[in-house]
Amino acid sequence: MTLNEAVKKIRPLDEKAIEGAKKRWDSIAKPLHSLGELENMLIQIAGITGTPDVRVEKKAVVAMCADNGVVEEGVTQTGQEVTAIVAENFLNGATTCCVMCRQCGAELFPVDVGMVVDTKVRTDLKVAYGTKNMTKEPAMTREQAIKGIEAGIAMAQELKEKGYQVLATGEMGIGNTTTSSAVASVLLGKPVEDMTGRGAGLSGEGLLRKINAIKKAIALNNPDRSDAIDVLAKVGGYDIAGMTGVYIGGAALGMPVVMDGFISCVAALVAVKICPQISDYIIASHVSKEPAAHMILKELDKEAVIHAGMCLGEGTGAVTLFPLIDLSCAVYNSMSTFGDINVEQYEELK
Ligand SMILES: O=C(O)c1ccc[n+]([C@@H]2O[C@H](COP(=O)([O-])O)[C@@H](O)[C@H]2O)c1
Ligand SMILES: Cc1cc2nc[nH]c2cc1C
Repeated sequence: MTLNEAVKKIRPLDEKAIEGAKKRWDSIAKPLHSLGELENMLIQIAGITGTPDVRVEKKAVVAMCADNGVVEEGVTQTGQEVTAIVAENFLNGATTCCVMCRQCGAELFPVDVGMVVDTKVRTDLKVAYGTKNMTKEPAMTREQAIKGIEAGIAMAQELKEKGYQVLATGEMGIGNTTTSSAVASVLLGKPVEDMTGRGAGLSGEGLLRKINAIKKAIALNNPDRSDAIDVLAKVGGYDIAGMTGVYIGGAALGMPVVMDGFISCVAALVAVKICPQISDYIIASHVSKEPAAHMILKELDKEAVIHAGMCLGEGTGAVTLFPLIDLSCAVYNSMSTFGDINVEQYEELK
């Protein structure tokens, strides 16, 4: 499915299913709306899947792995080689996100969408061997950005065919908080200083270098704020492009997609700027410790359930939401109703 085909397929949520899910929650023998955002989450899933019969048994994380040319500017604590090491460890079950997935019965699918080396991770959707250094030239061409997005759409399609009912976006890419801050700064029209943090543990001096590199890249490439693909191509990365595609593909195929941390939220922002309706298909999980994370959630008008100061990436925050989805489904599907316990149903307070 091409990007244009996917965007054309996106439909508004099913209002009848939403009403049915609200009715079901209100019939359950507990104080009205007392499970807060957990209730809203299942109502949203009902609207996405088109049925109040909410079952979320098969869950997958797509981990988009890519390298970022801007790492040459000394904007990261660790070297670029860590991207490939962690990416291969996804296959060995040896990353944080793998452990979390095993614990809660989810599957992790790593994809090499743009690493500088080939590893055992699948390369069939790879667009290039890393982006260019955006402080010297555009990170990628517009065609490459679209190819990256279409890699994510292909993953959503593949996982839908395998029977997965919910997707989460994860990533691995040294330097991707630099590109994410650059994209967010342009799309939100906010100062680079406010949008930039320490990523995977940068020193104070490194943070200054990072801010300067982002400013230089934006000044040189002059991305068009009103064209999210232009911004992604000039100062983004293949990992962000791939995750953008997972959101677009998920929405086109009627699947909920759970956002993870900072990089994953920036990819969601790009997707929503391409097609605002996609927002209805996105579920927020947590607020990353990166300083700009809450601003992006605000722009997306999303309420995160988890406030744990996490900033690991890989999809770990999104996977942390999975057991909460299971708990919500268990109550929603198996709790007794007011009718069952012979108590009159509450009237909604007006
Ligand atoms: O998800 C987050 O909020 C998050 C915040 C900071 C760092 N990370 C992870 O750390 C890596 C990027 O950090 P950096 O400093 O190399 O740009 C990348 O592999 C991400 O998965 C992730
Ligand atoms: C070891 C390591 C693991 C990671 N996982 C996501 N980002 C990461 C960054 C580092 C450095």
